[in-house]
Amino acid sequence: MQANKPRSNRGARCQGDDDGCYPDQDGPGSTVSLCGADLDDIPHLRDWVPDLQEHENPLKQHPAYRTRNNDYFINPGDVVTQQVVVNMDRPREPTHFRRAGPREKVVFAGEEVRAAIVTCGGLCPGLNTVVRELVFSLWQQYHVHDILGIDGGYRGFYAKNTIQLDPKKVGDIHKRGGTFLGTSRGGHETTKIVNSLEDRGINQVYIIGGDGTQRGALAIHKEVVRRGLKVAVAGIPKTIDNDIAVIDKSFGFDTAVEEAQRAINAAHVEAESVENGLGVVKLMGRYSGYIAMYATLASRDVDICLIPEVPFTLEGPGGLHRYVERRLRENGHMVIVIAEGAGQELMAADTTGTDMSGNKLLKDVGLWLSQNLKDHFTQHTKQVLNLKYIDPTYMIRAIPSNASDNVYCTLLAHSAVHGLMAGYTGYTVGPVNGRHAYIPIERVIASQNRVNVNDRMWARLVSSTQQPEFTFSEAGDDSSAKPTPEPAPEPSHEPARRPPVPVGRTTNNGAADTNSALVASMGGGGVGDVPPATTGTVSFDNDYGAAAQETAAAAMLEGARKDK
Ligand SMILES: Nc1ncnc2c1ncn2[C@@H]1O[C@H](COP(=O)(O)OP(=O)(O)O)[C@@H](O)[C@H]1O
Ligand SMILES: O=P(O)(O)OC[C@H]1O[C@](O)(COP(=O)(O)O)[C@@H](O)[C@@H]1O
Ligand SMILES: [Mg+2]
Repeated sequence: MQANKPRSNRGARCQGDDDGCYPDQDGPGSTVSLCGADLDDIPHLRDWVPDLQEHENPLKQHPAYRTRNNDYFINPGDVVTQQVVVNMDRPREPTHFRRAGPREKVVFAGEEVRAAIVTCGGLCPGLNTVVRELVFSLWQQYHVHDILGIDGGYRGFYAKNTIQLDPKKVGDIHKRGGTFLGTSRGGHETTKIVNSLEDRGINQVYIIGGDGTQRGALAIHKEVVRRGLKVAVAGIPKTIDNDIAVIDKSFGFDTAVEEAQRAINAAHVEAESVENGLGVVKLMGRYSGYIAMYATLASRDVDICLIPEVPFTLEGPGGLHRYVERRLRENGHMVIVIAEGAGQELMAADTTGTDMSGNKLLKDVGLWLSQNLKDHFTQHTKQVLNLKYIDPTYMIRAIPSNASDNVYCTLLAHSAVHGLMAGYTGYTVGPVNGRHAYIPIERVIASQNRVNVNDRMWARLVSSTQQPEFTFSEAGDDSSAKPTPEPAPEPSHEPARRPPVPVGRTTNNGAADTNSALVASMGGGGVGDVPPATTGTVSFDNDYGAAAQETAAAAMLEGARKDK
């Protein structure tokens, strides 16, 4: 069957109140107009499935969800705004996503559904909770009793038997780390996967995984559309690195940061118990240093946090070596947290290849840095160095999710099910400014979240650790004493767009970066439209003006020593 072109309302916009602008009924073939707003819409099965039948949502009869005025259901016109901070002087038309949640009408009857759930990529706390809650939502809310678990990631669609799932089987899996279904990297073969969907009669697919997995989900969705199948595909974003764009935060991240505290605590206890004690802790973070940054901020015991977004140098007056020497002289002990993706360019350039998904394999920067510091102290100083290296990498992701991540996973799973039951497809579900939304998969994979070093969060970290920039200084000035320049404004969750800095050259963390992403800026329009921080025209939160921010940052950076 030839598929119709999927509908897109991206850019759909009404002309104002007078043109009768109001959210349409969400009926077949209709489009939605929004007053002065862009809707980044998602596909619906009705776009290519002719004569799609609608049914009453069975939740209307469900004792737990039935409410007297039916306000449990999402109004078809409800959308979630991406930019919640705007500037009065330069209002912008924000992007919106469809609000996630149950619709009054569904396009699948429970007995008609054969659902499949798959987990792909690396582990993350909460995977089992998502699987459990998908099963419970399908089973209890929508009377779907044919649910297949796909064994071991994408390749399980075509190379393995499926696992029949029911509430009893998954009832307590949320108490365990890992994934009940197994996972893998590589193995995505779109044609084989969609053939398997057709052969097995699967018409709903729930795909849990990171950016690579979401790319795979989009490929499956596109092939489904090409074949004109009544198969709905939802992505549920998973990443321990918290680098998935658009959504507020990924599940398992809080759990991982919490677990990382234990490693940092241990490093600190070890370090302060001996002469010249140095604890080095390596945390995950291939391209983004969120775990390292949040774990450092939460701990307050960390002296240096190194992340992939901030290049550093070892040698010279502004280098890491000098600072470690000085800090040990001053304080007798210290803790360094390093994200696995940091400093990769400093290590020997032997190629380490890629994993089965094509991700570059990283060299062990924690080990390397530890050895490098030991060598430096042996060869160049008279100081002893008691270095303890702690690598909790897999321990922080192989654990069950904590309470708040469990609740978050529940919402994600239920939102995913509500959307597919209503006929929406080709989306990734996730919270945008606290409200769950259906985001086109393309949007989620278009960019990757990175720590924006012009963000106030990074400034908070720098003011907490008191760490300098570790820059190369030809002039021989002791830039290790120089604080990082004043912080720039809060970014959106788009990646930091810092141009690559050559190894060993001076970086300018926190200074003007005209490409930074912003929520809003005085006299500037937003992403890619930001005045340099040094002009002082940036805006901060209402309660914390630019001048106050600058003064506070300067005071923090110059004055106070950390209370350890
Ligand atoms: N560009 C892509 N297109 C289709 N599938 C992909 C793509 N990138 C990765 N995948 C598949 O997604 C799965 C997980 O990807 P991976 O990068 O290992 O983890 P993550 O999803 O956590 O980023 C693998 O099975 C891989 O083959
Ligand atoms: O050893 P593995 O399983 O390949 O995983 C290691 C990599 O996966 C990551 O955890 C990223 O995984 P996510 O897909 O969860 O973001 C990186 O931090 C790390 O480099
Ligand atoms: Mg990935």
